[in-house]
Amino acid sequence: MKSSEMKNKDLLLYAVTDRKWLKDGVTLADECKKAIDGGVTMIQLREKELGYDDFLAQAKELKTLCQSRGIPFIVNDNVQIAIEVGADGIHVGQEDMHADDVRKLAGKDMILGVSAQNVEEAVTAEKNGADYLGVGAVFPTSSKDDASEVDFETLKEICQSVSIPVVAIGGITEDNIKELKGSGIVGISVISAIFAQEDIKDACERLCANTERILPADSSAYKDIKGAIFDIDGTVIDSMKIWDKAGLMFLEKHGIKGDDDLGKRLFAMTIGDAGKYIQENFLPNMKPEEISAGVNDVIRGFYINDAQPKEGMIELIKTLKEEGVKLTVATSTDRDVFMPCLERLGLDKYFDGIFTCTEVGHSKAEPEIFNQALELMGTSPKETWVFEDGLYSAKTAKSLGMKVAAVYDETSRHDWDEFRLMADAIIRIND
Ligand SMILES: Cc1ncc(COP(=O)(O)OP(=O)(O)O)c(N)n1
Ligand SMILES: Cc1nc(C(=O)O)sc1CCOP(=O)(O)O
Ligand SMILES: [Mg+2]
Repeated sequence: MKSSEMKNKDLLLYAVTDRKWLKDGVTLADECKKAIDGGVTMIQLREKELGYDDFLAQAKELKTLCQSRGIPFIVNDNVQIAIEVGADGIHVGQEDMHADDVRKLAGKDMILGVSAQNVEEAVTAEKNGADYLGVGAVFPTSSKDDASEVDFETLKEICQSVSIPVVAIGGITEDNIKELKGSGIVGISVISAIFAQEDIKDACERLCANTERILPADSSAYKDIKGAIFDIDGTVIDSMKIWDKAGLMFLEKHGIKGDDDLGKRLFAMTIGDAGKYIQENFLPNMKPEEISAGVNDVIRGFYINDAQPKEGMIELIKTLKEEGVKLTVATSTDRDVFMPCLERLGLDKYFDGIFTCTEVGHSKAEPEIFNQALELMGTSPKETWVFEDGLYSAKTAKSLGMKVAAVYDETSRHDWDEFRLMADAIIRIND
């Protein structure tokens, strides 16, 4: 991977190796495979005890592994070996070769990571060509003897002072990672919370999910963005649950208590079919159309009075607008249902155009709605991002050459593993 191709998402869970944790009869490559299976997005070979030849051999092996699994491979400290094995990147600290010298030697395409402990080092590293920063130690660590602690405020200040992505490192565990929320980091870098664990794949899955949960929906992740197409339900508005519950809430109004299973069954039906089902099973004296209209009223009432934005989305929309990005909506929900909510939240004024599947006459499994949004914005697919919580819609957007920010929603959690891998960025806040 070239440095220009690296996305923030590649830094989400960055594993740094340490063979002192190897279990009997297990190789570093075996452990790295488990880590990649668990969702590690980048690997750095950091083996302070290995001599040149062994380090080189290990680097060749891990380079091949990472390449075959589609994740970047970074070499710690040793620029010569990074170049020799064709690593994707090199990571150097303040005591190592200077970043500008590394850049000269390694060329513009190699990913260059630099350690920084304060704003001055961070700004200088960026000026000298760093592609990302490793900042730590954010917690006490026994994996690096000479690590000095960096407090939360300094970490935050560093993130605000540079335009390159920052990963936190040092003593991070699946529990304390939540303390880094709001710092501005794009990911974490970890040794012992991965390689010292009994079940490495399992540990990585939890670290990934917990890291996704603390990342902001901020605009810095969307490189070269000129246009943005927002889905509404489950993306901008936390409204998916009402579609699940509306049938049950309607029945409750009529004194009938249904269970979760009934809610799920009704959710899978059209409103018309739900009306028929409720009549046949619960309200024989009411017409199906009346029931459907009643269920619809429950949904509309929720949008008018109660529906709330997903965390960070209002701020994201406002920032993109301020940055001059063209904004549109593409949604499967009918205009008269969601517009009262957008208006109540003061969001309607930010969009240059609003497209609904009903009005376009095609679902989001087809390209028409996205093409119409692109045409209105006058942006090309590759400079346009689609913000979506639905995997099938995201696949259509991808097939048109647009970038996708996957927004986590509880309702589509079963698709998340596939969705997060295909997406160019991830938004998963406080699920
Ligand atoms: C991602 C990441 N961040 C920081 C470091 C530390 O690098 P450095 O300061 O050069 O210390 P050593 O790792 O060489 O002991 C890192 N390796 N990776
Ligand atoms: C390699 C490294 N660099 C650090 C820094 O502060 O720059 S802390 C560190 C060790 C990280 O290991 P663990 O996740 O086990 O604490
Ligand atoms: Mg170093």
